[in-house]
Amino acid sequence: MAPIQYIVEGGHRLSGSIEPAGNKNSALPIIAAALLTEHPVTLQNVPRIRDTETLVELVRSVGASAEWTERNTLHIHAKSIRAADLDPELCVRIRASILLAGPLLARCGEVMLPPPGGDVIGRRRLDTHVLALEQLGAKVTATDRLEFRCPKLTGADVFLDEPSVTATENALVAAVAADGVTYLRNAASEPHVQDLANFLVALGARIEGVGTNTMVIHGPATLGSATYRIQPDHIEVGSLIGLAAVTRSPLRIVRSGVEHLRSIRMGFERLGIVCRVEGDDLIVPSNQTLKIQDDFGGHVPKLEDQPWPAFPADLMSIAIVTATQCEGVILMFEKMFESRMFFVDKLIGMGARIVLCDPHRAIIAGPSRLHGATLSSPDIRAGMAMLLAAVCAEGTSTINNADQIERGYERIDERLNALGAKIRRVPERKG
Ligand SMILES: CC(=O)N[C@H]1[C@@H](OP(=O)(O)OP(=O)(O)OC[C@H]2O[C@@H](n3ccc(=O)[nH]c3=O)[C@H](O)[C@@H]2O)O[C@H](CO)[C@@H](O)[C@@H]1O
Ligand SMILES: C=C(OP(=O)(O)O)C(=O)O
Repeated sequence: MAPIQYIVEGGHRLSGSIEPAGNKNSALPIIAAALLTEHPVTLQNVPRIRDTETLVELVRSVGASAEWTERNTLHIHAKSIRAADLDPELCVRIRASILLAGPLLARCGEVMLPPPGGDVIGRRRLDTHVLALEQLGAKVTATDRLEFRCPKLTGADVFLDEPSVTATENALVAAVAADGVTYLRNAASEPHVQDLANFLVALGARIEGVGTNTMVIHGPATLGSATYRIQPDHIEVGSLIGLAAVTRSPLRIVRSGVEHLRSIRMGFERLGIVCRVEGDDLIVPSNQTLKIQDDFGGHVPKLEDQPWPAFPADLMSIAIVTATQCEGVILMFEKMFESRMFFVDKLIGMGARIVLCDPHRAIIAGPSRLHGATLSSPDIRAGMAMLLAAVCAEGTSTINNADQIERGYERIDERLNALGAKIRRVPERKG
């Protein structure tokens, strides 16, 4: 398939209502966890993006049936499955292929996983996955692939060496099938981890402490079938807040899942962007001050990411672009990934005033007028951040490798064009 290019005519105001897609990072572990039950599962509000399509192919490759019955409804039936060698080419396309470890180990007693892929945003360790599954009784061998074997998973008091999102998800799924009680401590608690836990409960699992950093799982569960709706994507909501702010546009983000937006709203408030809640809708008015809030005493403020419930790492790139349009100075501190900030070079090329202090910290002095440029999307979120920059810049920008954006955002060109953006999606031209 030819790579995709976005040609963006900047400088247009947007307005209207938009609904966020289902959470990509919920859909992926939930699709994988559907392999845990022999009974049929119906998933609604599944984002139809490259990552979910790839995982669906992987799920089919182990013998489950997986059919899209509507655009965003996926029916999975894993009546009988095999932990066959998974296709390395499919696994390397997505980080989420590692999420097959827990369910396949539980159902088949073994799994051989080629290395996962995903965004290249720094070293992405798998140690926490291995350590957690070992504590539940798995024997793990690492060669050019990871081999997990365990005829019988056993509940244990597991302490994760860091609150890794996907490792928590693998351990949670394995613990549901394990014999006895599992304590999962130092667990991640992101909205997508909660979504997965709620799906497992809908299948019949018993899990306490959902949304906290200690979950208690009473296994083994007798699992049935379920129809489950994926929650809205809080990262997409944050991206839309940034988009409204940089284009000074009024947006209503409908069915936005406001219960999970607190730290995100606080982060944007530091940039002088205040949203209003109406029911489950989030309103971003156009008359924002866009004035960065200094710390007490006039000191330079800082916005940093941390595991949930703090400001999410996946919104740092969006926050950086947004800050270029705000008045004042702010330090952006990306604590979790080593290579996520390098894309700021491209923003500097568009006219942004940014000093990249080191791989984790950047100082942004705004506002600056951005002008169109030729860009290339290195990862999902930097790509989306570049799209925001292009939509608010003067002139036309070209974003190559827009496939990366489409790994995470469904039909984003069509949906933003419906609000008044001017984005053309075309096959990438060489040269
Ligand atoms: C498919 C999926 O769900 N991907 C998400 C998942 O990836 P993933 O599960 O791969 O990310 P992890 O939570 O394992 O870790 C992310 C990075 O943060 C570091 N780290 C983690 C915890 C901590 O307390 N301190 C720390 O520095 C890790 O070493 C790693 O470099 O979670 C990430 C962090 O929210 C998100 O960016 C990804 O979008
Ligand atoms: C980093 C991300 O995804 P993945 O972990 O799937 O690469 C992301 O969603 O921003």
